[in-house]
Amino acid sequence: MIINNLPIHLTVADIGANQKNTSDSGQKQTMDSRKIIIDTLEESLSVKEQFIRNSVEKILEASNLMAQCLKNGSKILLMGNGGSAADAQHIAAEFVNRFQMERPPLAAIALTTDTSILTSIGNDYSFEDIFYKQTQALGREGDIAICITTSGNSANILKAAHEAISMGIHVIGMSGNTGNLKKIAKIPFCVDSTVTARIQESHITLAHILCDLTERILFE
Ligand SMILES: O=C(CO)[C@@H](O)[C@H](O)[C@H](O)[C@H](O)COP(=O)(O)O
Ligand SMILES: [Zn+2]
Repeated sequence: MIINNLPIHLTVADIGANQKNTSDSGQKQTMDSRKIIIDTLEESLSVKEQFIRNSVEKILEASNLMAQCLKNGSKILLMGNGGSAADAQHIAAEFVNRFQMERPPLAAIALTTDTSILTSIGNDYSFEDIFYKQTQALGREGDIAICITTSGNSANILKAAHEAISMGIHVIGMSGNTGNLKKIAKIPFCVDSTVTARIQESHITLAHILCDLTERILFE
């Protein structure tokens, strides 16, 4: 584990030496950190490039579905945990406000934002139910649920996805290559990596492309 670029097992004396960058360990840390930066960049670029290039047809299918859904007066529900919760909110904002085009607001809602709803369901029922109950309350036939889970197996996402399908809601899945979401989603997007961060980086690029295409289909 690294804090402020320093391994946490270092003593205070080691940290002082590292900051002055005069010790061997300080030099090594600098070398290691430079390698980590470039390795991360290269891995992220390579995972993302392969994912997007392999997903072109599915991206076209998903953006057409999203545009059709919004045109019909239906809406997009989004859900995810941790970083993917942030992605769900980020994507909802692109639709409700705007992405790259001046156009009317579009109906999208992240099921990750209302702490009263999240805590009451989590407290009274279970954390597994936080997206399931909101899907039941807010989802309608013809809506789209964008379900985001890097493991593909978060119980609260799978329970909501199953419920969405039974309600006639189209499920677009964003996951890695593991887990069960890809088996049930109408359009499953699977990033070929086991690293959560790399999968998330590909998901947000995919989401931006979907926003762009959906806007163009509806308003160009
Ligand atoms: O952002 C990160 C890691 O990059 C974490 O917060 C991560 O999202 C959380 O551990 C999530 O709980 C992982 O859940 P999931 O993607 O497997 O559904
Ligand atoms: Zn993260």
